[in-house]
Amino acid sequence: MFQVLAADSIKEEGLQPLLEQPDIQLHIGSIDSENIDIQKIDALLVRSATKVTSELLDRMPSLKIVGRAGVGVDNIDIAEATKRGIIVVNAPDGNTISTAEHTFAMMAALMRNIPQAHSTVKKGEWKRNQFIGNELYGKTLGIIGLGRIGSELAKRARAFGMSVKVYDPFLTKERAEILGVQLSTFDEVLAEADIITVHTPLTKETKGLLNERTLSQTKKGVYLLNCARGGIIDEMALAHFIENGHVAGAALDVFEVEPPGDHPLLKLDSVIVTPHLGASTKEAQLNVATQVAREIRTFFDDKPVANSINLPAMSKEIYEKIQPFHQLAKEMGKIVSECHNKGISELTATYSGTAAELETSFLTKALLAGFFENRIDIKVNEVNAIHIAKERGIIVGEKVTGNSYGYANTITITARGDGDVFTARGTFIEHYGPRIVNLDGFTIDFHPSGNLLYIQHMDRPGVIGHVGKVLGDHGVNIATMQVGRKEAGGEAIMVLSFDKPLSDDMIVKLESLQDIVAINSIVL
Ligand SMILES: NC(=O)c1ccc[n+]([C@@H]2O[C@H](COP(=O)([O-])OP(=O)(O)OC[C@H]3O[C@@H](n4cnc5c(N)ncnc54)[C@H](O)[C@@H]3O)[C@@H](O)[C@H]2O)c1
Ligand SMILES: O=C(O)CC[C@@H](O)C(=O)O
Repeated sequence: MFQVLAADSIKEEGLQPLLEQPDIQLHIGSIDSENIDIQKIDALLVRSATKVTSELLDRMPSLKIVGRAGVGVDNIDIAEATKRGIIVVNAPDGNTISTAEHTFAMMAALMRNIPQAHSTVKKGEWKRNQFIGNELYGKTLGIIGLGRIGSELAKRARAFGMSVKVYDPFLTKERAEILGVQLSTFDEVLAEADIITVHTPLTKETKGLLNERTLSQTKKGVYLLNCARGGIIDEMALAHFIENGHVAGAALDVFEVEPPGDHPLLKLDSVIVTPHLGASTKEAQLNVATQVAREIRTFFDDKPVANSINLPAMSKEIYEKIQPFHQLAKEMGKIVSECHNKGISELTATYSGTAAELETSFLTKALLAGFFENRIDIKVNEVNAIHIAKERGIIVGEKVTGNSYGYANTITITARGDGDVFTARGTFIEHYGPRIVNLDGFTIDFHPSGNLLYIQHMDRPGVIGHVGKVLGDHGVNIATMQVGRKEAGGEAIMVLSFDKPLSDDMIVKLESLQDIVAINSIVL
């Protein structure tokens, strides 16, 4: 039974995909709820209040997936989650419209002094001359970060007769043209906008993007908005520029520390504020809760999630195409690890044909997960596989080749270490399934599943018969047997499959036979 904890007052109606499921027990509460054993939680759903730090992850050893019901993941230590193989998913577009609308409402309210006027009327005053505002029509809106929210805001601003200048280093000219905005440099936005609004994530690059120096490049009388993340506009610099009259006013939905407490900006009349309400609509909360709940259900169904922060995202169509190769790569990783039971310093995956057209980095991670499965005792999956390889000094390489060795596709693994090289090649044949077609340079053909025995031997008369006899004498039935050799009388290999794993005793008996070089058991 999977244990799921939905914290931070996630909208319960949106948790439908996790309710009444025979394999899921859903807890609604917080990480500090006395009646919830967080050690047993497999999936954690949060908004922004719960800080998913490495200390919290230490307390949650069963955790496999964190779902953020919203966009920003700055409350989650992604690097720590990744190291531990924990998938982080978010709901990237469920609150886009709500946040764009909130930003627009804040901009209109700021330009018309609505909150200030409202509070005076409530106090019984009627000061019409004190609240002369500015029209939005004809003004230049500067948008920094034209992603989902920035784009929706741009559409609304244009509908109000504003001209829109945008700074976003990742935006193409074509997209800017489609949205009817002017792609500009950062300096142009600073110098020409009447109102500037930020819609970027909070990153090393965007922290303090608007600071003492850059604010001094803005027009005198500029208005500023931050409905993205506290810290993109330096709060102390903003307070200074409002106090000295350069900035006419600001609308803030977010703060560096929330709640902001006794903050200098809150003392300024021309600053209007909301308590991080951008995504707080019934619609957005239902959307984001439903999106992450669906992702958790998909994850428990062992299918790839669509909006992972630390794994490549995949559509259903791509997943269906990649799934057989994903399985093959993982099995091949295990086969290489078991057949070549030695220290490895380099692993290279080479893809050809239809396999090379897929998201090969995902296949390489699956291959590593398979490779490490029986080598280390921490859980390795596609999330942390690269990190674990790096930690263990294994160089991981990826290549694409035009040579498919006569197949429609191949995956070849080359493992190197201590002067030894071991290779394995597999293919996926439509309507037939996965096959291993080469092992350590020997041409062979077997289905990678079940209980396998990899026997290296000399190509001498009677060897195969002796192996069969020993197994037969002990009542062991051979399900399949494949042999491969490079030249008559030289080194050869056998791959046998059994209905049940072979006992260690049986393996010792086979190892003692003449002309047997080495035996490795592989359970797939
Ligand atoms: N107030 C709220 O309640 C609320 C709700 C939702 C989202 N948000 C926040 O709004 C922000 C934007 O969300 P979104 O969904 O539009 O994200 P998004 O990823 O769709 O857009 C972000 C944009 O910022 C651009 N960008 C990144 N670095 C930049 C830089 N250095 N300079 C200029 N542009 C840069 C990116 O190219 C991208 O186009 C996020 O920080 C998110 O957390 C806040
Ligand atoms: O959960 C919230 O209400 C805030 C969400 C918002 O900041 C986000 O990044 O999606």
